[in-house]
Amino acid sequence: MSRLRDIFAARVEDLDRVKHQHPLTEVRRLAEQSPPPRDFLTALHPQDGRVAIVAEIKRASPSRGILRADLDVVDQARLYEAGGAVAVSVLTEPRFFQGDLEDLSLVARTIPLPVLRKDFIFDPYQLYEARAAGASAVLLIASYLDRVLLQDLMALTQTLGMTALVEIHTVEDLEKSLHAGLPRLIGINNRNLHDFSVSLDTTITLRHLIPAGIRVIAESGIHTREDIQRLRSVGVDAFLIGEVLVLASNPVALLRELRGEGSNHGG
Ligand SMILES: O=C(O)c1ccccc1NCC(=O)[C@H](O)[C@H](O)COP(=O)(O)O
Repeated sequence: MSRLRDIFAARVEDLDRVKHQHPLTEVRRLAEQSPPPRDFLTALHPQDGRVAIVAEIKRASPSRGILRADLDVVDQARLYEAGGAVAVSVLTEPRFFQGDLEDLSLVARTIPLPVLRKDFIFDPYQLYEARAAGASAVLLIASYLDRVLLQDLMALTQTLGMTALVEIHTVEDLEKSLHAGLPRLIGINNRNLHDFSVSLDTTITLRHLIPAGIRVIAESGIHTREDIQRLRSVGVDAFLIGEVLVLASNPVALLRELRGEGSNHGG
């Protein structure tokens, strides 16, 4: 079984338990009572021309193990905002990333930026949960979902006023995504979720195959200003960055450096 399947299998077990504790009707009511989501897509095009970085909060990852077990998500979110991130991504998967939906809820209540629920989503219930917790966007991983399920989840995400970040890693994922509806936002994950190898060439190869009008985020393995410049040169709109920010002693300074602020690299 691939590692991605292991993670989804664990998520199926977790969700069965949660559904017993909080039936769908309850979660749906909470979602419907929540304030309207912040506009994730608009945030990716900052009016001041800033480089758009979606800064990620994760305590651990399957590829790296524990990153920072003691991470204070509220402090980290404030640092990301101070460093000029346009949005924050919060891992809410508990077993492999040590995340929690409550982390997302805390972040959404603390800072004004839109928040992405980064998780392994396969059930409409998780979209209601995300909306109730204050998410503005959710991750949908094309390689795991069949076309019909992807289409249904994209449609419900939109109905709930959130943005679907449809994640691809291969040409087949892209074709599936385009046949599932018209995604407004595609994430190209540079990490192969089956063997965890990372290459920015994945974005370079796939970017030009994505039709005009769809915004594109490059995800994973982005460490330096040079990485960002390389990816910008092929037309990437925004950058999802986790590990280096979580491990940085000064995430504010690192974000500014990655964005080219104060340098003569331009925005
Ligand atoms: O990060 C992992 O090890 C991982 C393994 C399996 C599925 C997903 C995984 N990560 C989720 C992500 O996509 C990244 O956290 C995100 O793109 C940020 O990447 P990075 O900057 O390399 O932390």
